[in-house]
Amino acid sequence: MTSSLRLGVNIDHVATVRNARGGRHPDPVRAAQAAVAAGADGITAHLREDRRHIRDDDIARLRSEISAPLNLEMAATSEMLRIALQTAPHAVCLVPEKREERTTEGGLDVVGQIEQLRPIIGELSAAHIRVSLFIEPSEAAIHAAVSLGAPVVELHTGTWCEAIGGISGARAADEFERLKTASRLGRELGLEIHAGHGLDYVTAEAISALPEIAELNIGHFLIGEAIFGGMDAAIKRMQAAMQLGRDLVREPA
Ligand SMILES: CC(=O)[C@@H](O)[C@H](O)COP(=O)(O)O
Ligand SMILES: NCC(=O)COP(=O)(O)O
Repeated sequence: MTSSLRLGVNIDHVATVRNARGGRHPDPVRAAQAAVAAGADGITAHLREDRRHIRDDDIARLRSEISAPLNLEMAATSEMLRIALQTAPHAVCLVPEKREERTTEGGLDVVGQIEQLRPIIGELSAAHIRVSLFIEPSEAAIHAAVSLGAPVVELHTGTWCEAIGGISGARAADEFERLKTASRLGRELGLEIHAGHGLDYVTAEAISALPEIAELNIGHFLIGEAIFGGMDAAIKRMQAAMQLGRDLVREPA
């Protein structure tokens, strides 16, 4: 993989296709194994409260059948905490959920929910599960993550990706500046910085040019690409895009 930049492949939407017919095909675990064989550094799966795609059995099988680290995305609830402690994945990423949302719409309200989050983070950390907080790229969220003792944050890139696709270049530039500022501040304060949501080949290359970012989690676009050209080709092309971006990083003199 690229120099100190990992690719986590989110296989949620293989389960979306599977659930369309209520059967077992396509199997998200088989997709995860193919992603790892293609060079993915980890697998991410979002066990939503409504189980619209990934289901409990998928998480159990991913935990036992894949060789790469499993990053379980989940809401900060007692039900999900119980499942995480029972499953013991490599990592948990706490994400916000609204039942009516089509997909994740933003970062966790780490500032407003700091007291609700603290005990959940404590229990996960005590179980030696690496905790990541899915947050907006804001200075306030970075400081809240540090005060909560989470070692990792994943910066929400969805707003920037949408802006890139829009007509306002200025909004996209502003959003990228937020990501740049948040990643620099987070690294200065000792956090490991990840990024994800809505990334494609173009935006993955661009975000990889931020040297503080250690991991990208990419799902929907990659699974879509795999439909046309296969998982191996999609992942190899994504890794090439990430490497192009990372090569722009000028090593400190
Ligand atoms: C947290 C995040 O950005 C993604 O993992 C996203 O949640 C994928 O799951 P959905 O497509 O169900 O939102
Ligand atoms: N946390 C981001 C993730 O896992 C994948 O998001 P997306 O690429 O499916 O939008």
